[in-house]
Amino acid sequence: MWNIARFAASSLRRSRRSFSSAIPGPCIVHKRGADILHDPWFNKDTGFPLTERDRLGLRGLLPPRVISFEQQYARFMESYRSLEKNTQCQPDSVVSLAKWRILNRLHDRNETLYYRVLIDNIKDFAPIIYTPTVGLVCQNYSGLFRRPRGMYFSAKDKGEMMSMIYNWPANQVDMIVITDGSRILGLGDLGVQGIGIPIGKLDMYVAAAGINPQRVLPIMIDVGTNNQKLLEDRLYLGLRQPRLEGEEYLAVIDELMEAIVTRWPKAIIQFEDFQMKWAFETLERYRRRFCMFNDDIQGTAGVALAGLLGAVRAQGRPLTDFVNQKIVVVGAGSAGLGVVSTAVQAVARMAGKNEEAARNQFYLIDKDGLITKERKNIDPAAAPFAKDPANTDGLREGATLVEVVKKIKPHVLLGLSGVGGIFNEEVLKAMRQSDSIKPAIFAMSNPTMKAECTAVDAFKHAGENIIFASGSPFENVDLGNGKVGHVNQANNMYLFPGIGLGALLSGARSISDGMLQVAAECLASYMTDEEVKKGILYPSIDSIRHITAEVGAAVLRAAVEEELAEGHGDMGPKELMHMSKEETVKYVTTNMWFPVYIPLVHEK
Ligand SMILES: NC(=O)c1ccc[n+]([C@@H]2O[C@H](COP(=O)([O-])OP(=O)(O)OC[C@H]3O[C@@H](n4cnc5c(N)ncnc54)[C@H](O)[C@@H]3O)[C@@H](O)[C@H]2O)c1
Ligand SMILES: O=C(O)C[C@H](O)C(=O)O
Ligand SMILES: [Mg+2]
Repeated sequence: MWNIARFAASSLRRSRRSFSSAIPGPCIVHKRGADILHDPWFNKDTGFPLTERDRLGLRGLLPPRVISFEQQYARFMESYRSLEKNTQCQPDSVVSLAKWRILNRLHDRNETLYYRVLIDNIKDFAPIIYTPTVGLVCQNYSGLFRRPRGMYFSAKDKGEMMSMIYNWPANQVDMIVITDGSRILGLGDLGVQGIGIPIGKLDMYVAAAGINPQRVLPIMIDVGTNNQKLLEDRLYLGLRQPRLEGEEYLAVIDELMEAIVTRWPKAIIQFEDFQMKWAFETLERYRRRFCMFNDDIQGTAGVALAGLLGAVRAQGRPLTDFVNQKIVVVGAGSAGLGVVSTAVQAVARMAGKNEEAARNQFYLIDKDGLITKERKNIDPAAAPFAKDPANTDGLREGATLVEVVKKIKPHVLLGLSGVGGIFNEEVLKAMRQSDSIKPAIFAMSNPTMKAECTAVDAFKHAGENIIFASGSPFENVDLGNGKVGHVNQANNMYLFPGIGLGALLSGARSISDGMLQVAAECLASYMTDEEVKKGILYPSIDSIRHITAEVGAAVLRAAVEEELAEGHGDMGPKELMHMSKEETVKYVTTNMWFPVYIPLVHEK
């Protein structure tokens, strides 16, 4: 049964944290009757009060009894819990997809209720609407497809995008996440089916950053796929052609970017899950012209840096000791290279060294092993981090992961390889010889089956004193005798919502390195020493709105300081500049949307 007292108490807790803003004024709608019921932005289902039913021409279109928001919420949660109960014996993938379906149906029908259940139950629902289940949804998207969500542009739309963009029904768009589907999590090229990722990321924007769901836009730019299985799948919904390459590819993305900023010049654009070559190239091409960032390169780097600094604190050492940590990064793609270059910059800043000297403590491994300057055809993006053979303790070019770990005895082993289980028993056991009293193991690849190791294996083989983090969630590990191995989720979800929110509310012209750096520092300093000593490096996902507000405020202040802020709404750059730190956090939190039913008023 629904417990009103519990509901009231949880709302109160939220309002104390100033997440529930006062009930906003009425909302003007330009439709009536059945059109309202079929519009998830405005639909309240049986929750329309009688006066509103009269005003909007809904009388007779709904059963007579008015059901309160709390009752609707309880009803949904009851069906969700009974689905959980009834599917207990079924395979994980079947259960996860069933849970995704029930949430997706609500999303399609009534967004206010959907986001309220999502925000209140984020710990349970994030693994469904975000990683890992979103990966499974993308893999099965063409079969699961019922209704479109977001916009789909394709190589066939060349020359049309500027007019197509006006087909989107919302006049204001604040946040856009765009993918070309070429590297979906660690699942490879999923073509048009990758649209699930922008949808999941934007759900996190609504839940964590309080972006109004009427102002978010997931975009798929379909330039073809090189996934032969999809090309041969009769249900596949994307273009049946190989991916565009070179100038042809860039011309399509250029056209889309121009179309977006022509209609919504102030929208923040997040690039997500582009294969490495285009991830770096598009970031360089657009980051000074548009207010955009690449989450896999830049968001991940900040989250990893916060974790690396946490690992130093967990050893009871001063932060400055970061400059002495030996760090092995496995995976030299968009994420791994983003992490290494950001961490190198941090070491250089802290130690007052140049970047070349700061690179010494990092060891980068890709599918061909340790990357050294002897590597033939080295990727230009990885070249600066290639080891000088004179400086590898005798390790040869292409040395294997286990060879590197045995020889270097790193403080941190961090995986962004997309290869499940690559931190095998031998590698994990070798981490027992680490020079750290609390070796850190970050298995950051997604989804769960691509994690470099499981949490259980990490604690079992590398020892109980390790610090563990994974990109997708794992349960904490029972170590026996009442001891628990804490599992952190090192996922860019702790930063991208705050980066986007801070950029939006400052009206930033572009997203600078300085803005990204303060975001990482804010996350790094969020946990207390006591928590960090227990191996807790990141906040619980239950506090994601809180950390996002803090990160958002830090990013906003950095934009102001760097004179990139042009203001947002009534708040001009001067007003932003005069806000104290506390006032900025308050400004950010009061601008977060919170799902409550608001009165609807019809206007022609
Ligand atoms: N936790 C997070 O927040 C987060 C953020 C971004 C990416 N990721 C995950 O990181 C993974 C990689 O993403 P990416 O964008 O860098 O991909 P990518 O394809 O650009 O790079 C993958 C890298 O892994 C290397 N690799 C492949 N097989 C290997 C092996 N056997 N041994 C060592 N290295 C190997 C490749 O050579 C390449 O350098 C994905 O699984 C993605 O889901 C996680
Ligand atoms: O999507 C995620 O969960 C994190 C990251 O952006 C990824 O590509 O794996
Ligand atoms: Mg990603």
